Amino acid sequence: MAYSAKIGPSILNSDLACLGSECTRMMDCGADYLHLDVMDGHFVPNITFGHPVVECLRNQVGPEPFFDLHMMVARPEQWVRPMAAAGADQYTFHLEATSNVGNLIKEIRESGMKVGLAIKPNTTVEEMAPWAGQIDMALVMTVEPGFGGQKFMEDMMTKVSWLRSQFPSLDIEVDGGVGPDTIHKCADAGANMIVSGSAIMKSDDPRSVITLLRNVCAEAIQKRSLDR
Ligand SMILES: O=C(CO)[C@@H](O)[C@H](O)COP(=O)(O)O
Ligand SMILES: [Fe+2]
Repeated sequence: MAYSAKIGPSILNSDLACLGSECTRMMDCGADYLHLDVMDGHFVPNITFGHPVVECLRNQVGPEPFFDLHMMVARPEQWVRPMAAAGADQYTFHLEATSNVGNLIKEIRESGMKVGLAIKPNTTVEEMAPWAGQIDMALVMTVEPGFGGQKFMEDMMTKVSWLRSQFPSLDIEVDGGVGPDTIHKCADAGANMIVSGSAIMKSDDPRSVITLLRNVCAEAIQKRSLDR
C-alpha cells in the first residue's frame, strides 16, 4: 500500500488579496500540499486566477510546497506548459474538458508534472477507469465544481470505494464540502488526498482541523492494510 494520508487546503475561500501569506499560513499549520483552484469562467461559472498568480505564489512560498493545480478550465491543453513554467507540481484536469485524454497525459508528463484526472459528479467512474493506470491521482469531485462552501455529496463515495478496490495503490483525492463532519465517509471509502477549503479556512484553529482530517484518514488507511 504505497499511499498515505495527505491534507491539501483549498485556498479559494481565503482572503484572495493575501494569497501568498495564506499559502504560507497553511503550510505552517501542517498542510501536506496546497490545492490551487483555477477557474476560467467557461468550464465553470466562476473565475479565479491563472499561471501568473501561480508563479508569484511559487516565488513567495519557495520550492517546497507541493502545488496541486485543479484546472477547472475548457481546453486544459493550453495551460500545461505555462503552469509547469510557473512552478506547478501536479496538473489535475477534468475528463469532461478534453477529447484527447491520452495526449494530454503525455504532455503533462513531458512538462515534468504529475498527472491528476478529475471527474464531475455526473461523470461515472467507469469513464475514468481506462486512464487510471496512467495517472498519479484520481480526483472524485464531491460537489459541482465552481464554488467553495457547498454541501458534500455523499453518494460520490461509491466511486471512491470502487476506485480503491480496483486500484489499491492509486492516490485518490476528494474535493468539495470535506471537513470534520464528512471526513470519516471519505476515509472509509478509501480517499487519501483530502482537499478542504472552508472547513480549514474558516476555522479559528486550522492546525487542529488539518490534524484531525489527517488522523482520521491515516487510521482508515491503517485499518485497510490490517484487513487485507
Ligand atoms: O474545486 C473546488 C470547487 O470547485 C474546491 O476545491 C473547493 O474550493 C473546496 O472548498 P470547500 O468545498 O471545501 O469549501
Ligand atoms: Fe478544487
